[in-house]
Amino acid sequence: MNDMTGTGLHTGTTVAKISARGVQVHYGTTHALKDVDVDILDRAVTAFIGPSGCGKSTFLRCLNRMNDTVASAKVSGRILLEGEDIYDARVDPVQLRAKVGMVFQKPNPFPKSIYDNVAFGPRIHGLTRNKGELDQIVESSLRRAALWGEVKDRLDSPGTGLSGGQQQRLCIARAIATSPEVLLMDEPCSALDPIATAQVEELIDELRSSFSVVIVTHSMQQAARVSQKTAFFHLGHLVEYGETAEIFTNPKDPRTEAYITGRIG
Ligand SMILES: Nc1ncnc2c1ncn2[C@@H]1O[C@H](COP(=O)(O)OP(=O)(O)OP(=O)(O)O)[C@@H](O)[C@H]1O
Repeated sequence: MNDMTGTGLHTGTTVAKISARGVQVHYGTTHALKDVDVDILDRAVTAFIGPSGCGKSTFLRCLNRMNDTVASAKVSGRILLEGEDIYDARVDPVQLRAKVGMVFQKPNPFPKSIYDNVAFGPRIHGLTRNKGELDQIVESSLRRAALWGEVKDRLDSPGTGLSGGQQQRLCIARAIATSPEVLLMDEPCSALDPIATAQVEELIDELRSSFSVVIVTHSMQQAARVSQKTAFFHLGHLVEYGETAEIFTNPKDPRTEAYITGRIG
């Protein structure tokens, strides 16, 4: 039984970090997302899966108002982060994105040093009082992103000089440096080789001890490996949402079954 009152939405013994109700997205005349309801749990990985164009990225981008940057996008419905409506006029999207961080498909480090990439968010949000505190955040973020050992002796080198997998871990370090509550990842491994993919997947598993992680993936194997919850989207509908093991072994909806058995995709 759901309870939309208080600071979070209670779902049995667990508390939703994000609660979406009746979310619709139009891009001009394209109705990309249709009446999506979902509760995303804290300290768990949620995977969004589904065929190309089904609305996974659109919904992910609703969760930190990235669709605000798309002129034709119109979002309606409610999305609560710990009970607070993120589309409320009083919410500053820049502050919101510090709380709901994002990692993109293609690693996109800034053309700055490794240190400055990670220090960027804490600096613009004024999270530190002095250089010592900033150094600490940079080090701890790089450690948590499992990159510190590889870069600690070249923090002044450009982030763009790292390998693809290292760049993606740098982007994860940059995203977690502002101590977000939620980390959104849009196909974070699609540009990586299998070794770098395995490293990022391992990292995702570690990050869920501190954050709510939401990942869009085209790989059902990846969803099965990294997530506890899975949401299956089809033609703009959230068709089925539940425990990952349940979705992959005992799907309730024939469309989910058709997708996971490779009959649609
Ligand atoms: N900026 C945009 N302008 C217009 N239409 C868009 C835009 N972004 C997405 N769409 C449309 O919205 C629908 C959902 O797209 P979305 O990218 O969310 O799907 P997806 O499931 O993430 O797809 P993929 O797996 O291919 O990345 C599609 O019909 C797409 O063409």
